[in-house]
Amino acid sequence: MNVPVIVPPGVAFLNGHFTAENIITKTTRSGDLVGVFQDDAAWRALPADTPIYQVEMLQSPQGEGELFVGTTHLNPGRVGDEFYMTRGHFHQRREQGEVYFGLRGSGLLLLQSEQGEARLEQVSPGSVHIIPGNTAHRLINTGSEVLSALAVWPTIAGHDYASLAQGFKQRVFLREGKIQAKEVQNG
Ligand SMILES: O=P(O)(O)OC[C@H]1O[C@](O)(CO)[C@@H](O)[C@@H]1O
Repeated sequence: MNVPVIVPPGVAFLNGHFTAENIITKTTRSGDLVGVFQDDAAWRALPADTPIYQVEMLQSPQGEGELFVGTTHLNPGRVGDEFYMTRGHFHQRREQGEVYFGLRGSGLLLLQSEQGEARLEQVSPGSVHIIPGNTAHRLINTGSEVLSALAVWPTIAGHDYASLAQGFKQRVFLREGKIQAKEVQNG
């Protein structure tokens, strides 16, 4: 019996770029991130088409048990003194988790429970982050190069942004030359 040997898609672990046909890409620009950064005047001063992050993903069959694989490339930069970050979300299907692998750059993964308890994990090349179910997640680039993280998550997970309308409980700034995480009441 002849078993076909398939050449699977590839990912370059140095930068998270995929080699495959039909890669899906989505760029999130400053103008898409309404109300995300604390300093509204600094956010308004930034051209709305400034790219903040790009997600590239492999095509996946969708449905129960299927998985997405994608890399988020988060640019370095700040809005005022707050570091660039992804919008962040809970999964619509709350029980579904996700795994992130740091590939390049340096930053933080902000995790927050439904009760509003937040914690930060250091993201660096080779770091592994297990995001449990019921946990909101956001990447923050605290470095000077692109922060790229590979992620695997269930296709059924979905995104819930509405539950974070008040924002996350932690924000990360560059103040007095130092990376500082601050607790905030209303995001
Ligand atoms: O724009 P968001 O919701 O912060 O998410 C960025 C991407 O990060 C992921 O969690 C993993 O790459 C995807 O679910 C999502 O597309």
